[in-house]
Order: sequence, then C-alpha cells, then structure tokens
Amino acid sequence: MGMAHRCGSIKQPILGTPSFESTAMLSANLPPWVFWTAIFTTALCITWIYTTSRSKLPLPPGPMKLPVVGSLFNMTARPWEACMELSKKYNSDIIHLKLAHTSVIVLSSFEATEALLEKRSSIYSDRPKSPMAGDLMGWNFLLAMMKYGDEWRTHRRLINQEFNVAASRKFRDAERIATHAFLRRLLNNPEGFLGHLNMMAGEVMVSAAYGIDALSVNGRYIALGKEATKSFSNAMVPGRYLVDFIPILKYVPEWFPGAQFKRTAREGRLLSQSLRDIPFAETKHKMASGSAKSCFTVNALRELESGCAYYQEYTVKNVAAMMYLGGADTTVSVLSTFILAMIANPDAQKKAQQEIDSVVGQGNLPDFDDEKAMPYVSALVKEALRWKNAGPFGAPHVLTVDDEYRGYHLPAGSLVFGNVWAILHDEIEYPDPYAFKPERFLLDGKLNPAVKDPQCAFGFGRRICPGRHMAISSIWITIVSLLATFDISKELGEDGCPIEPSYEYEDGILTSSIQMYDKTAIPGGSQSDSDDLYRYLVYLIAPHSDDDDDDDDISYFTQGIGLSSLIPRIVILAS
Ligand code: HEM
Repeated sequence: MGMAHRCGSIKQPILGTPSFESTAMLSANLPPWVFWTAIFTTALCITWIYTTSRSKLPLPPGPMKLPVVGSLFNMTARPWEACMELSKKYNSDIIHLKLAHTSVIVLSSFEATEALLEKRSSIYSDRPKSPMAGDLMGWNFLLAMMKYGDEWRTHRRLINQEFNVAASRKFRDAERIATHAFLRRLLNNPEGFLGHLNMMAGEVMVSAAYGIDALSVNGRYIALGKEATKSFSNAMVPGRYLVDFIPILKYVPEWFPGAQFKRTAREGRLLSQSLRDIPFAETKHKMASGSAKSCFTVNALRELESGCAYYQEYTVKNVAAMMYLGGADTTVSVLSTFILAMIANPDAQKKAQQEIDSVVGQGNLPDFDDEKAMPYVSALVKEALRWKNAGPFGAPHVLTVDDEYRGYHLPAGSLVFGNVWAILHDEIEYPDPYAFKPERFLLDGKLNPAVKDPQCAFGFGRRICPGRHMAISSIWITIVSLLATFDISKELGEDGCPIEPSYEYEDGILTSSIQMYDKTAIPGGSQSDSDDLYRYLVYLIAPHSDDDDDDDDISYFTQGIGLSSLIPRIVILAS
C-alpha cells in the first residue's frame, strides 16, 4: 500500500500534461525526444514497480491463462465439477483462473471459505456487474444482485427482520396449508408431481410476500414467477452471454445481425418488471379497499405509513419480488432432488417412514412439533441439501481490496466462488460422497454435531441466504408429510419391470433433476414460447377481480379427497 501511495505522488507531476511554456522551456535546452523518452521510461518504471509490488506474492495455482480468453477453455457447462478437478490436480483448495480479463478465485473447502468469505466478509461481499441480467433485463433491483453498500444494507435489514429464526416461524401455517393442498393434488394426479411442487412452493412465497391466495388468482402469479425465474437463471449462467464479457455490446441495436440476445433481454425486462410491479400493485389495491391480509408487503407498508421506517416504498417492492424469486425454485430444486433420492434409495425411504409412524402413529400427519423426535428425517433433509445441492457453485462474491491468504496474492476485483459442490462432496468430511446416506449425519440414533451441517448450500458470510430458516422448515414439513402419506417408487414399464429414471440434471445456476417442469399441472400455466408469455402477461396486467376466475380452474385445485383417505400409502409414478 505504501509503495502504491508513493508512486501516486510521483505520478502526478511527471505524467500530468506539461504546459506549453514548460515544454518550450525544456525543449529550448534538450531535444524533444529526450524529454518524451524520459517520460516513457519513467512511466514504464512506475508501472513495473506498481505491478511487481502487487504481485510480490504468487497467485494461487491454476491452469494456464491464454491471452484474451484466459482459462476459458478449462471451463465446462458444470464449472463446479471442472473446478473441483482443478483443485485435485493442483492439490489446493484455492485456485486461480482468468475468464477473459476477469480474475476468478475458487475455494473448495470449509476451511478456505470460512477464512475468507466468513471471517473477512467485509471485503468479500460485493457482487459483480451483470450487463445481461442486471442492466439489460432490469434485474438490478434484486437484493442478490446489488453491490455491497448502503442500498444493499437497507434491503438486507428489511429482509432479515422478516426472515430471522424467530420471525420465520410465522410462515409455518402457510407452509402447512400449502403442503396439505399439495398432498391432495398429488393423490388426484400423481404424475403431475413436479407441477404440484412448483405450485406449493409458489403458494407459500406469494402468500408470505403479498398475502395473496395463489388459488384466487388461478396460479397466474406462480406461472409468472416461474417464467421470470427461468429467464433470470438462464441469464446468470456464467459465459452464456458474450455481452457479460464485452459490456459495450449492450449498445448494439436489436436489428443488428447476431443480436438475438437483445430480444431475449427485452422479454426478460418485461418479466422482471411484471414480477416486481403486478403483485405489489394488487396488494396495495387490497390495502386501499381494506381486504389485504397480513404479509410482508402489508406489514412493511404499514410501518412506512407510520413514519418511523428506515426504508422507502420501492425497498418493500424490491424485497417482496426477491422473496418470490429467491424462495420458490430453490425449494422445488431441493424437493425434486429428494424425490429422486427416494426413488433411488428405497431403504432410506422405509427407515424414515418407520420413524414417522413410530412418532405420530400410522394414519396421522406429522407437524412441526414432531421434528425433534425424528432425527432420521432431519438427517434425510440434510442429505437432500447435500447430495445434489441446489446451487452447486453458489453465487459470486467480489473481493473489494487486495488480500493475502496462505502466502498467495488475491487481487482486488476478483470474483470469488465458494465451490459448494466440492465442499459437500469432500471425501474426508462425507465418506462415499456420491451415495445418498442420511446415516452419515447420525451417531447412536441422534444427530452427530461432529459432522458438518451442509449449511453452505445457502451461501456464505454477509451474503448468506436470508431465507434459509424458512426454506428448511418448508422443506421439512413437505418431506415428512409426503413420506407419511405416500410411497415413492419407480414407474413400471409395460413389461412390468421398473423403469430406471434419468439421473441427469439440468445445467444452470440452479440444479433440477427434472428437465422440464410439468406446466400442464398449473392451470393457465404458460408454455415457454414468447407468444404465450405475452398473452399471459397481457391477461395479468389487464384489470380483473378475483370473480373473473374460471370456475373449472378453481375446482382443479379444490377437488380431491379429504386427508383421512390419503393415509394408506400410495405410489407416486415418477420416472
Ligand atoms: C432451499 C432453498 C434455498 C436455497 C438452497 C437458497 C440458496 C441461496 C444461495 C446459495 C444464495 C447466495 C448466497 C451467497 O451469495 O453466498 C442465496 C441468496 C439469497 N436468498 Fe436464498 N436460498 C433458498 C431459499 C430462499 C428463500 C425461501 C428466500 C426468501 C426469503 C431466499 C432469499 C434469498 C435472498 C434475498 C438472497 C440474496 C442475499 C444477498 O445477496 O444479500 N432464499 N440463497
């Protein structure tokens, strides 16, 4: 630092543009080339001193960095796996890469993420700029995208207030109601299980954020959230859009050959604005007419009206949209992984069901109070978070100043990833890491505190997921209720033999064991093509009341039979 400062003070007089008079005076005594050579040599020396002082320490090990592209060729569609291999190759839990001109640091152990992302969180909590998702599609209003600073702090304070451990308990009723509705739909239409999962997670988030009963608006907000999440998630896949590496491409007009990304961005912007504005406007409308239900938006706006709030109306609007975007698909990802795990591991399923039956008795539904008496189910939830975790590469953090760790130089501006996949598949911490074994978290029938909790699935440091407490309770009640009422098994083929499911996951910032969600299970659910999307958004934006809802669609959700007739376990046909 001292060196950089000294150089700065030398720099000014020498590199500053010399005035006409001073140049004339000098050139009167010396030939001009001597003057300019002196400037050039001094500039070179300063640059050399500056760069060598920054890189006195080596960078962490990593693959070769080619001009322009850097280590881009070492990346695959699954960067978490590629980086885990690199870590093994260099025998280092910290590696350095270059993606085009961006310095990237990947941490692959509990120890390294704790030392940097947790303990030095004040300098590892920024986010990168995102030309495609942020600037062009308009997602910059999301808390997860915000630069580390006052704006982020205000938003974060508001969401923490609503989602800390104690406050999250208030969502339990909504979680239980949505779970029971999910069971009814499942009984009615087992093949549509993925659509039902989406519906359930969406219902919880829409009701927690906006106090809107998702059924009363026909699942439209859920379908909107789904489209918006898909568009956001695609835009965030590192390397998918060239504009993220060459931001000037933002200004290319849409008609320009090859500028398809600008059209994608326009559709994305429509989605981001709709997601932020439409449900919020409906809740405000309900507040004005006196029919609003207690929820995050209503409570926060009331506090604002009382004049003693530290935030503004747009903060509430942004946070509510973030809740939906952050909470729905992530929960579905974990739950669909759980279903896959149950299909592949009938023994684990049996053990969990025996535990549930022994605590609540067969024929009864478990509730949150039963959690402590069910350590195997708790272990199973942890294993579902670990086995094929929802966000295998987490979210990028940005280092704001130069840092030093274990004798390595870590340059300011680097993207820093906690490689959650590598951490949760570490062979020492989790022997036989690719097997689904809830027992690994147990000792003598109790949760074993010596085994690391897979909490890093929710990220790190000051940016850790604020919705994690709610997410875990939502996942727990769904898993325990599903196991109490259903057997999950492989679908039988025409020859009567079980069909082996595809264990392939979609690549993206979120993993999902299912290639496509079953939109047919969401009445009015949009297909992904843009015509349908526009038709859908026009319908949402057009003024309507709850009475407009199509009765057939409503009955889709409310039909089905009472919970008591669910108790004999049935088979979910999942392939
Ligand atoms: C199983 C469910 C979930 C998983 C696996 C998950 C995972 C994550 C991860 C990995 C991050 C990035 C953390 C980092 O940068 O280090 C994150 C951020 C975030 N999550 Fe979640 N999440 C889940 C559910 C939720 C829910 C229910 C909410 C609703 C409140 C939520 C809201 C957020 C927000 C607002 C952020 C951004 C935090 C920030 O940048 O300061 N998440 N989540």
